[in-house]
Amino acid sequence: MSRTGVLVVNLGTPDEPEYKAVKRYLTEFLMDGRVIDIPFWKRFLLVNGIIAPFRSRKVAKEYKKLWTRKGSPLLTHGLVLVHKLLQKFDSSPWNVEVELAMRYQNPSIEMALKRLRIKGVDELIVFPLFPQYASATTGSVNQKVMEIISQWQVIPSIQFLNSYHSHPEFINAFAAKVLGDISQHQPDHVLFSYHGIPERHLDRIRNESDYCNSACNCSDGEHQQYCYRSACFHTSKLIAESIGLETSSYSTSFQSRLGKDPWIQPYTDATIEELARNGVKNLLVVSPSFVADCLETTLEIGEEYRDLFLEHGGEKFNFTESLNTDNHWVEAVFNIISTKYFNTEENRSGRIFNLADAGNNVLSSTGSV
Ligand SMILES: C=CC1=C(C)c2cc3[nH]c(cc4nc(cc5[nH]c(cc1n2)c(C)c5CCC(=O)O)C(CCC(=O)O)=C4C)c(C)c3C=C
Ligand SMILES: [Fe+2]
Ligand SMILES: [Fe+2]
Repeated sequence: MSRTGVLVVNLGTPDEPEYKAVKRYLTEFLMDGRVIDIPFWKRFLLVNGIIAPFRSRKVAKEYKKLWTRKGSPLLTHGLVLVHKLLQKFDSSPWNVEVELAMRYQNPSIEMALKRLRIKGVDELIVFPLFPQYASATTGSVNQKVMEIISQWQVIPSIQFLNSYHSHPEFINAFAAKVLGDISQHQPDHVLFSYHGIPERHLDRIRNESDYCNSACNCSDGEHQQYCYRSACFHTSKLIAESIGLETSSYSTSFQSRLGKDPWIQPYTDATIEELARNGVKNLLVVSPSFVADCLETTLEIGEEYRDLFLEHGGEKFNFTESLNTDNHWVEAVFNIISTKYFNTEENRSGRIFNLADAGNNVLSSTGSV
């Protein structure tokens, strides 16, 4: 029986909440051409000359606030998630190993892949902890995995799970959390706030292919999984529908803007001000682009946006905790993987259909589920 490796990947985090480690992290992250997509020399000067030296001090302070005895929440949540997933696969009929990796810093994708190789894995599933596809996140993870594996003698069969923004397991896991918070806090309005990307990144996918074509108005997303904006709107719609939230009772917006270029809109800060001005007193914010709480949720939403809402006349502000290590989420990840890759007619034996066996290119992308 073949052995399958599941590589669970999140974005990254510094090794410690100190200036040097944060600078190392930000430099590696922002020097990625899929994140800051400008010519190399310009990116080099911008990142090494301005962003990393100046931003790292402020960001190190923020990480200090967030850090727990066990380390960065993004990392510790990831490790527990992987541990729980392993337990589930251990009691399944399939022969599966699971490893956590971070796209930037540690545990690195290279080390995690090596560990899977040592464990004798001959088939690989890449599971990004990003429900909506973006070139800057899932695209970058996929590229890194391909770069590393292209150096190996034996190239395993690889399945990239590019997005699960509309998968019922993901939607149900988030919807359950939102429903719990709605019952508890009785908000007037729910704001789904996603991490943004520069508008230019959408232009690039429009130029590349039909992924965000004239039929995609970038805000309903039914068939546009590679249009990040569309996919985010679609996630909001599906969560709202599954808990019976009326269209007028929720909005979608984009946060975490960096730099002066236009990012996809509406912006979360402007939306919060507008909601407060329009008389919303009790707001619940949900962030389904993150499956684990981190700087961008706990501090940006939980502190910055809270203050902003209260300053503009809001009275009650709550934030729905992310899926983190909830058993419901562990179950969802297990089900997403096993129904797609193991529980199919041809794979009843627990074997992924091996494209190499079929004489095709071994690096296959399976798209969204
Ligand atoms: C959820 C998906 C994410 C997308 C899309 C994304 C795009 C993106 N991010 C930056 C710049 C920064 N992001 C930072 C942190 C950060 N971003 C995500 C997720 C997405 N980013 C996560 C999970 C985190 C980690 C937070 C943690 O707690 O460790 C940062 C670092 C923090 C800071 O300086 O504010 C930066 C910088 C860009 C430019 C971008 C799209 C091109
Ligand atoms: Fe980010
Ligand atoms: Fe689009």
